[in-house]
Amino acid sequence: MGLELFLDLLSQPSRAVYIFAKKNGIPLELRTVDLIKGHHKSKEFLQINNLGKLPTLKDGDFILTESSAILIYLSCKYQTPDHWYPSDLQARARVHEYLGWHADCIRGTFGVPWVQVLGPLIGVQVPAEKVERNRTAIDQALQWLEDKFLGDRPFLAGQQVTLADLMALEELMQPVALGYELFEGRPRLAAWRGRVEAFLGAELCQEAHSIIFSILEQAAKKTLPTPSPEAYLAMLLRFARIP
Ligand SMILES: N[C@@H](CCC(=O)N[C@@H](CS)C(=O)NCC(=O)O)C(=O)O
Repeated sequence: MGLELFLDLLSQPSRAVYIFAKKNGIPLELRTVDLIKGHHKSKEFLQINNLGKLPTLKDGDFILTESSAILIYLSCKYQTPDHWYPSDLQARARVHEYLGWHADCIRGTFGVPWVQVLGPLIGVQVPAEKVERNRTAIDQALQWLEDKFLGDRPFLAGQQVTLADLMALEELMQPVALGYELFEGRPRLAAWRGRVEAFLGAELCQEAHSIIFSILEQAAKKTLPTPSPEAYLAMLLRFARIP
């Protein structure tokens, strides 16, 4: 059996790995694990990854979690073009610098608006002041992203697309799909998004993002499955981390 990727395209880090594999022609057997239905907490999946998180990669007996680790593993195993994960020491360090910051400041902040969409399906409203605080945290993170990482460069870690751009794009697309105008009034960041998407290609972006763009529509039509208590609890815990 070839490499298996357990994912759900609703998940930002899952999409980063999916896009990377597709763009680089890496043959992965895709195993969808439905987050809304709580399948990531099923006995079967917990035997593969006892953290119950997506994405998860299985290469024979070797199981790897954490999207950034998976992306690095795949870039090295398949020797993808050097720009993704540069062999130059300092260029590579820039990618890691971003990934570390991303885990601290981007991840956990940009996915929170989803609680607002899924909450009402099980009769829970997110308090307005929490939504407001999250909005402030998003604005602050975008400012740092623009000032510290993008600066006057075309991409977040230098002159070419790297794993950093992919991870960032996928996290930012999550609130964008819910109608947050993240790029409005941020021309440098909007131009960066345009460059990354142009590099990836419209078709691949559309394929990876169509599921998140259909969520609002489904929520309005009430055709989304009711989230499982486990899935919802995990989201609430993430939301609770926002001060
Ligand atoms: N840092 C991890 C985050 C993984 C993660 O939190 N994935 C979410 C989906 S976006 C998940 O599986 N959540 C389920 C849960 O927390 O119960 C990565 O980058 O892979």
